[in-house]
Amino acid sequence: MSGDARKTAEGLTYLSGFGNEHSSEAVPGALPEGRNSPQRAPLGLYAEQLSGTAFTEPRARNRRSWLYRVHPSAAHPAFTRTDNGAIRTAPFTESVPDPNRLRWNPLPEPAPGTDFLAGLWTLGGNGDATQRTGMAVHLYHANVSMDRVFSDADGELLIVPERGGLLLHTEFGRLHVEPAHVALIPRGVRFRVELLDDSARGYACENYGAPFQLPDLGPIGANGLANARDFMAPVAAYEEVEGPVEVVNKFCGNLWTAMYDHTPLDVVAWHGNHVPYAYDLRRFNVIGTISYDHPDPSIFTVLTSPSDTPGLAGVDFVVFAPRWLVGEDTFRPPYFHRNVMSEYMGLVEGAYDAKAEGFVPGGGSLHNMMSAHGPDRETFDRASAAELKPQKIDDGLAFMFETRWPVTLAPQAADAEHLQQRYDDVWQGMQRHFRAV
Ligand SMILES: O=C(O)Cc1cc(O)ccc1O
Ligand SMILES: [Fe+2]
Repeated sequence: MSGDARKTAEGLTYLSGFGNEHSSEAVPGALPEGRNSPQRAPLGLYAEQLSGTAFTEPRARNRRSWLYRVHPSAAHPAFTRTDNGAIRTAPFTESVPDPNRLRWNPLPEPAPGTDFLAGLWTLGGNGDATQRTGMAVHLYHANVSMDRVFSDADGELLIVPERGGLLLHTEFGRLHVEPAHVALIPRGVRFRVELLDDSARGYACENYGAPFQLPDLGPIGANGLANARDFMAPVAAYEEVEGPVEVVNKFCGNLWTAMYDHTPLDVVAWHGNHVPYAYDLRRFNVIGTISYDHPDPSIFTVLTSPSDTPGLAGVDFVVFAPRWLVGEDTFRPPYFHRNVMSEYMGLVEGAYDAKAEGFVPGGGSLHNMMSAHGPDRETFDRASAAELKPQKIDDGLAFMFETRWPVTLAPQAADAEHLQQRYDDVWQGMQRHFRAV
């Protein structure tokens, strides 16, 4: 093991740092020295490169890892199609893109025996997975641990737990995430999800585009927002299962299954920068105004997936973390706005400062391209009259997946019973205050 290794409260050891060239070995001597692919890899292991970017992408963007494993990944039988469950993939063509403001209550209880994969339910998305552009918004609600292994060739998965802890057993080792943490599983990395509580609920952003990276900081300086050292990569940990293991692969929108005669979570050592992470959102260094006005929420960007146009994200992951509001002569909650970017918001706990009620933990809202939104009537009235003393906002944790393309719904989201029918009403009855003189 190398790098800045730390033991967490949960007893797992992590490697700290985002984008680092990490390395880790579960058995001393498993990692070859001085070369990636010796004639015979140490300890009789098989060497394998896993590429998350093209070989030729610029060094600063290049992502790949070398894995040293008990069985080569290539040793598997043919995949056959299996039921996609409630997972849908871009292009989303089955429903008409909807300009309305939309809001959902949490997903209903799943049937007994629903694992993370079976509990994944797609709300919608954009782009085209086969073109590696765009994103999908998913929610999950599960009540049993996976005894199968999953990998997503279509994109990386940013998992945002809202209820219930998860132990993610990945090819690179184990990650423990609780609500208010996130996990980032890179494209193609195999993992299974163990539930640490009776059930687990949350959100997942599937990013078909360029891997998430930390945003540039510009004039903020060298530190701030999500600090690189707070991203935790696992240390190598391998499983010993020589027996049938179901491996499910999401490829171009469909689930494919194969029964392996061993677990693919058999990596004894690895090095590289295409690695999973856990990140505690409470570590986010929130920056905001200390004078006046409400800054744009780009200042809350945790991770961004750049598109081909500089400054224009395929998807940004944004967090509304506890912070002080001190703006003078300022309407402090989110302003009224219409945005070329499309905004999906979720709530991990508590309340959100633009919505007095109706936006609940586990629920979500979609404000598509150019749709008018902002504080609800109650919030507007309250904030317009509030005494502007310093105020701590520490009663909630909301987040946003903000994307350059409109989000088209999967039909199951458009027709869902848990879609709220009267969301528009939160902006009804706004008083006319205008006086020309
Ligand atoms: O719509 C929202 O609640 C998200 C949001 C928050 C904010 O502080 C400013 C703009 C914005 O879109
Ligand atoms: Fe918004």
